[in-house]
Amino acid sequence: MGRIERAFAALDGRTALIPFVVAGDPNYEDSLSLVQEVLAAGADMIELGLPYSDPLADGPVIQAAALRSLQSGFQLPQSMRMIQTIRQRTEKPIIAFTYVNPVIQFGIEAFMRELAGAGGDGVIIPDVPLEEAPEIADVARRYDIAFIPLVAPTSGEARVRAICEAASGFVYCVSSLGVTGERSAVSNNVRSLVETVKAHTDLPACVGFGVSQPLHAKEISEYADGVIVGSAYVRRIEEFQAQGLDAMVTELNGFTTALKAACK
Ligand SMILES: O=P(O)(O)OC[C@@H](O)[C@@H](O)c1c[nH]c2ccccc12
Repeated sequence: MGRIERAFAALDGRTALIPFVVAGDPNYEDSLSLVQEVLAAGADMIELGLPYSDPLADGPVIQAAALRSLQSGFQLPQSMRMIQTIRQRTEKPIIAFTYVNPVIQFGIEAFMRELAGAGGDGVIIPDVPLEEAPEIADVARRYDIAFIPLVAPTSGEARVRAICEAASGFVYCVSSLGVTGERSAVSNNVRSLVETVKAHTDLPACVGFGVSQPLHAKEISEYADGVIVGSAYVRRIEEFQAQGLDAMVTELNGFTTALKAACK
């Protein structure tokens, strides 16, 4: 049983809290500390974004974070070093989030080997073309890396079924169309999407996009196995970075505690 499966089993029906942050934002050392603090504050796993220069599916908050990380000199090898360091300090799952281009450039086999070697547990690649997904998923599987696919409200039942058949780890249910970014409310449409996913796989179904407050997490926890929160974390890093690491840690700890309490 891998770490992701163990983490969901240990939750015993409670909803997993999965924060997303950009690796290296605002710099390597602070980013490493923030990830450790958020996990220690109750997050059940971390989705670690590998910074990329052309994050097409991201809104302005995460785009700015990727830029901060890249401008601080962060490159892909440091992502693996960060994952390795986090792994030495926690058994909680680490899921790498990356666009497909860096994986192709690095080499699919080399990327999965490095990620597994560093102690990573899963990968999310939002722009993987349908025809390349099986190859990447097969290589990931060979290194025991969960290949976590995304389904969207526009994904028809046949597509959801096909995606669920190739999935491992969990299925990422995108709550709304468009790019990442905090929303004032999380669409109820995602509930039926989660139910469609659950009709086609026993894997956990987790919801992301737009979650900005504990109330959203509470609503989602009524029907999903996990909630992913990205921009709301990343915006807090942006807003508090000028005050230093302690201020960012205090802010993210408070936010994590409130979200975790809402995840029933
Ligand atoms: O930022 P949000 O709205 O909370 O959404 C989660 C999201 O950040 C994270 O899962 C993610 C970051 N970049 C992405 C691109 C596509 C899909 C998902 C993502």
